[in-house]
Amino acid sequence: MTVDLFDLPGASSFRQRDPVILDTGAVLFPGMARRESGPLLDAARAVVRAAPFRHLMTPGGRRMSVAMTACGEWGWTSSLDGYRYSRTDPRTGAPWPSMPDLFRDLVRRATHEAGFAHVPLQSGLVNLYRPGTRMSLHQDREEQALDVPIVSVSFGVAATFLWGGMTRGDPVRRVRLEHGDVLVWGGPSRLRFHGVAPLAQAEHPETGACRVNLTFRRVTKLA
Ligand SMILES: O=C(O)CCC(=O)C(=O)O
Ligand SMILES: [Fe+2]
Repeated sequence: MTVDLFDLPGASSFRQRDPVILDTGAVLFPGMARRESGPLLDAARAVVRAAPFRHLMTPGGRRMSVAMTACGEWGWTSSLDGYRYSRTDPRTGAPWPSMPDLFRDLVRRATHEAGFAHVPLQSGLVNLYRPGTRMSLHQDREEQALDVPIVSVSFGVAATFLWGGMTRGDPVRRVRLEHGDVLVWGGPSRLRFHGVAPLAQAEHPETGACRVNLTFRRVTKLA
């Protein structure tokens, strides 16, 4: 007799579903990070203890509704002076916390399963969404390594990810991102517009009313 682990009560929610291709170079891995969500979220909390969440200002003078921090060699920041990457936390002048090994392992796995050779491990952004928090449509283009994909991991309350085109006015698809989902976009999709719709009021056992997103990028040109 064979025992299918996924038939055991309580385990079915850990079944990882098939990847979903959104566009050439863009693939969603439903539930890829779900089994390890506890340790991954603990690692994110350790990053936040060392470099607390903050609401950055946009160059246009608006306070971003998402709370952010970073780990790894480079952290993305925004201020009235513009968007930029910094090797240190502008709040303290100290280097960003190092990128947890668990993050690195997951990013390597997702990058390779999506079919990309170069793994984005220089910058790990941590985004915190509360009910109503949103991120407007944008491109990730402050990086010099546009030939390396982005890896994005979602935990907690499900979000509606806005998947646009190559110009701001292109049609936008709404993609539901759930706890443990991993999205990779690179190649011809690397500069697609994307964003997050206002987070719904909901509860998740691991994050309460919040959604936590981890976004990984390479910042400097490949040698
Ligand atoms: O929270 C997300 O899913 C997207 C985050 C994002 O696009 C960014 O940080 O640039
Ligand atoms: Fe982005």
